[in-house]
Amino acid sequence: MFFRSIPRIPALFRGFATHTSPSNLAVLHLRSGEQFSGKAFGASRSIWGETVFSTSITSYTESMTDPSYRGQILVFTTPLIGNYGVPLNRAPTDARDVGVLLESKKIQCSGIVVADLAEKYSHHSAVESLSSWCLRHDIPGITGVDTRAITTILRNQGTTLGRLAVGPDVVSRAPAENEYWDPSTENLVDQISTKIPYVLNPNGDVKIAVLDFGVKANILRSLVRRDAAITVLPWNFDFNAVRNEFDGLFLTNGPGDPKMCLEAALNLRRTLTQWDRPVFGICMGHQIIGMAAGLDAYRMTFGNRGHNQPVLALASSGSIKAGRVYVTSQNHQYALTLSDPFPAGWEPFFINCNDSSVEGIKSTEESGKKVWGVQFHPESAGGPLDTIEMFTDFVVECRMDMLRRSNDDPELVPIGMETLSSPRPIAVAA
Ligand SMILES: NC(=O)CC[C@H](N)C(=O)O
Repeated sequence: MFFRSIPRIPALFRGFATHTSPSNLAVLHLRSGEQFSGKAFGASRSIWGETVFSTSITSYTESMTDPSYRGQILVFTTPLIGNYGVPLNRAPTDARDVGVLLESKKIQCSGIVVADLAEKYSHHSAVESLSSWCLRHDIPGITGVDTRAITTILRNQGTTLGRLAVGPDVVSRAPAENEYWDPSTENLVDQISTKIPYVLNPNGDVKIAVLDFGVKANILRSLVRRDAAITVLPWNFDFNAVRNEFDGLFLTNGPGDPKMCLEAALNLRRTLTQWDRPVFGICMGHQIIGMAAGLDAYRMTFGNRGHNQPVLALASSGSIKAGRVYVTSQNHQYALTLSDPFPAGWEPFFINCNDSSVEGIKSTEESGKKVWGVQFHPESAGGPLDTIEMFTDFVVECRMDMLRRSNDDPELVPIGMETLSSPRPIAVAA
């Protein structure tokens, strides 16, 4: 009797009918034809994106606000996501304030995919749940799907374009192959980079220019904490016009294909041939340095995203010791091509222990330059702090270089590494 009164449930909705209504159903479509049905949360809006997976266990708040995830549908391989909620994304206001507690002002990925969304959360700094945060930021999510199956597909066939269909769109047909939006065809960096230069910690003792390809806030914090005065410039700003006003140049992380930023690589090529002060780049910044040095960049099959990527140091420099393995935080789809020989004046710095991809390059001792690029994220947020001292290495080099240039200025007193307030490297849970 009772069973006869239940309407027939379309195949797509089976398994969810007991605790969802069609309005909170979601389907993740992959361009390769697979589809996964689950329960919607967050914004009730359908989106397109590039489906990628991250093996990070914690820090969903940091990953989701990392501008490098722009245009991507982020699949978490860790099943339980949301259990510590979301903090207020506002930094305490002081002279060194970078404006936010997380990695940027808003959620940057297009959507998220989790196996088991925690609606109940518990953390002393949490102010809301993951789903209410997504709703406020107009970002949809899907839960109750087999993220192991999705990850296996993405590992085997590579990062795949996707569609997260929510609400009424759930019942419409799967998108045709040519309907999928491909974020790599757009210059995502141009959408996210600052449009006007700004300064942080103006009274810092060493002046560093930061080319902003979509900077993570913890990069800015890591420089400011080491008392650098930083000027953040748009990604395509020609630093050569102002370079002598600065003691060092930093190139940030950023979303999309590095070849969309060839203009920056060409500007940097001129900087590197005409200017001898320290230069450091992270992720996209490292790829730009590599392209300026004459290396090629390629698209990896599924990239590296997670906080547990081991890299082997091939050379010693500052806090980094050749032969040691460092566990690193990563989020990238592209990498520099390993060439043999390496361009003159350059050498490999790190190599990935899992897939042997290039994880870092540096200028050789003989070149007389001080240039480093790393594919991973020493600033963490989230992830291990194994390589955080690379910021100290860079800022100290900028300071030393400044002092060498001002040898006859008695006002300038060297600041040694021991006076810097950087934390001791501690490996935290990956
Ligand atoms: N985190 C980053 O800077 C990523 C760089 C580049 N967008 C890539 O995917 O490889």
